[in-house]
Amino acid sequence: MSKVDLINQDLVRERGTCEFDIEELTYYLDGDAAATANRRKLEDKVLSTEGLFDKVPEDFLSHKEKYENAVRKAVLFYRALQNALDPNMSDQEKASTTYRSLLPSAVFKEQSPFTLHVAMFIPAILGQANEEQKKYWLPRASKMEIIGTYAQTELGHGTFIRGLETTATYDPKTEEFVLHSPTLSSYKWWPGSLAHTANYCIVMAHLYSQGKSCGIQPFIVQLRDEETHMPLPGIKLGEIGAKLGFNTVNNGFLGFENHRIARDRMLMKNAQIAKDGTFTKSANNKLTYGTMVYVRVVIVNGMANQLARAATIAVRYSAVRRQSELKPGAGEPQIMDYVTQQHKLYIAIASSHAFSLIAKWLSGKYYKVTGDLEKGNTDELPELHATACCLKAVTTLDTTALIERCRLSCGGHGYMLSSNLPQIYGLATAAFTYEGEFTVLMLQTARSLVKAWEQALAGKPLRPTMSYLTEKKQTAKWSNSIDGIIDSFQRVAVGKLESAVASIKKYSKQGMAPEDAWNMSSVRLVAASEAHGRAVMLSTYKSELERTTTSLSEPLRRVLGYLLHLYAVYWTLEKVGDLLLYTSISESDIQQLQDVYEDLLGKVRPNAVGLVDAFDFRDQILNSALGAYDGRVYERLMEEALKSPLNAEPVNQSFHKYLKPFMQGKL
Ligand SMILES: CCC/C=C/C(=O)SCCNC(=O)CCNC(=O)[C@H](O)C(C)(C)COP(=O)([O-])OP(=O)([O-])OC[C@H]1O[C@@H](n2cnc3c(N)ncnc32)[C@H](O)[C@@H]1OP(=O)([O-])[O-]
Ligand SMILES: Cc1cc2nc3c(=O)[nH]c(=O)nc-3n(C[C@H](O)[C@H](O)[C@H](O)COP(=O)(O)OP(=O)(O)OC[C@H]3O[C@@H](n4cnc5c(N)ncnc54)[C@H](O)[C@@H]3O)c2cc1C
Repeated sequence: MSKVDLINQDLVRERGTCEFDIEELTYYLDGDAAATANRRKLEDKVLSTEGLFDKVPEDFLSHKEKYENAVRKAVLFYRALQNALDPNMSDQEKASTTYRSLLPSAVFKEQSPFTLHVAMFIPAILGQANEEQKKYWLPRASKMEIIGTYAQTELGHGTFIRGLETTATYDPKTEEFVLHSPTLSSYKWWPGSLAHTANYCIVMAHLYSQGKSCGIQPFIVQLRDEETHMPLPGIKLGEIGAKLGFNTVNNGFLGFENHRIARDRMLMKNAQIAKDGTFTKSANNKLTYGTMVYVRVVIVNGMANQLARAATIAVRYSAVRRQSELKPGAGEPQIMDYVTQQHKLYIAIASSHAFSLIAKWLSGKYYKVTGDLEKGNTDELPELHATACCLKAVTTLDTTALIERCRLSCGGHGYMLSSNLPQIYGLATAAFTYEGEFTVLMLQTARSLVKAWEQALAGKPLRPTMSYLTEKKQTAKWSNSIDGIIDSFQRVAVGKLESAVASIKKYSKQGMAPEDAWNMSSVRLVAASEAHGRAVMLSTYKSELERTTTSLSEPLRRVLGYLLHLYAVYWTLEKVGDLLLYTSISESDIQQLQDVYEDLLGKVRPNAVGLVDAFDFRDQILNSALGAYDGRVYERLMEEALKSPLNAEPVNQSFHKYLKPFMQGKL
């Protein structure tokens, strides 16, 4: 039998109806053909490593076994990755080669216990350490001679960083800091790798020197002996327990009992402490929060990738699965022929494209502002913070909802862990909370929006992402074009912001304290932030798509155009209530848009499998019985079921112990 014969025939047909060159889209998503080749080469090398894949699926292991197995694989995986990456590559080239690759997903269904080392420990050193500290710590961290994490959150406080209770009190006599956890609620709680993996850690603690508070500062702290791995004296470590996902990430707790560290262990790029305890504060005290801004930017790209993975599984499955009848006697159709199924799935593909372009745009902004910060210019930091907050919040909201929708769209089989959809959901929904909880981040953006509103009223110029606030005060005539839709979303954001500001004023007038008036108006403020986020996302998706597709072939540009259009119309129909309130949209416009939407679903239909194939996830990375390239769904479901340890024996011992005596009335 040839390879083609082994592929499900429905999928073969679907690939035949695709109107564009799938490989061309893969190149576009990666950057160019060379980037695709590099990524594939890297995946080939790393994934051919012996011992990297489980014989017994992770899902059947106990909590402890899962962790131990994950560490075994993490060691093999990172050594293979280090060996596979060309040592002559710059950090930027390495980043672009691994940017769209979900390599770790091939090995860990619930993430690697080294995630925090790469995602936060190294970035925190890069962003918070001075040159001398970087010179010492970065090589050790990059070679993984030490394994680190980022410990900010405490049992009592995650969101409110100023409320953190861990103290670092400077002792000028010994030139040391004394780290202490004064209460149970001050124990660090959540950091990945912290429990049993990491031996070093960035600790965010409240610094006191010369009897005065010097705010929250970062410290690099050795947690465990480098030889024995025993916790150092004065350090209490443990694991926080089983979670909805992330069970192999080894999230831990950490307490200090007057633990002493040397003065040079405070990361001193932004603020410094002199030998005598004199504190020099940073140019902007929010620079200490820089690692979080970086990670929020990175999360948007992570959401694009995870959503693409879920969409690939659900679309391929929907092409293979046949159920019910559309026309009597015509046989069972592929479930993707149901328009409701297309409605569930194609928005996930479009959103992944949108988030991917938005992530690149946001990342460009981040590096521009970081460059400015190096020169002491903090002017654009507030806009970056406000934009990163709402984009991180809205993309995690949508990704969580859409992955769950993909899972539900697979019916019963989507509930199986072997589909991998529950684990992908577990990863995405964690991002809704970590690195700034959704509502909290939305309220940060609202803070900037309210300020911008006041500036607009005072006739002052606004930052680019908010400049529409001055331009869109009048209700525009409705237009069904994409530009018309973007205008209207901006108009909705203006309307919602106006309502929130009016509410704050109303409550203040009634004599409420500003903070209470803010709190009373906060539901409206979050709504205004979401509307702003959606307006920014829509306009950025359109402008970035136009900017980056000029050299693509006509068929590909056409299909990518369908996705943009579908995204815009989908959200118009979702937010029709807001549009009726704040724009001149009419019932007949809505009916017309519904027709346009159905037409777009039909246009995407022949391209759906091609679109998900172009994400170019190899089967190991999808890790799903439902989503493999060959569509052998039922065979794989059975193969996975047979791996259950319960299937190793025909009669389980519980029969003799419990069932039999119970059924015979002896129990
Ligand atoms: C793989 C998984 C890994 C997971 C890891 C984690 O989760 S790690 C743990 C992750 N944990 C979290 O993510 C915790 C989430 N919590 C937080 O980030 C903060 O505590 C807060 C922002 C909610 C409030 O902070 P606060 O009470 O200190 O601030 P405030 O509200 O009083 O505002 C004061 C001013 O500061 C401004 N500003 C604020 N942040 C930034 C910034 N980053 N940059 C620039 N500016 C910023 C703000 O706009 C305002 O400006 P204005 O209006 O005065 O001109
Ligand atoms: C999987 C996972 C991994 C994590 N990894 C790390 C890590 O490696 N390192 C680390 O330091 N931390 C980590 N965290 C912790 C994470 O950053 C925090 O959980 C997160 O910032 C939210 O804080 P919280 O838990 O205190 O939530 P809370 O702030 O207590 O939120 C509870 C509720 O209160 C609401 N709320 C709180 N404040 C306000 C407000 N001002 N206005 C309105 N509503 C409010 C929230 O909206 C939410 O509904 C991780 C968390 C998870 C889930």
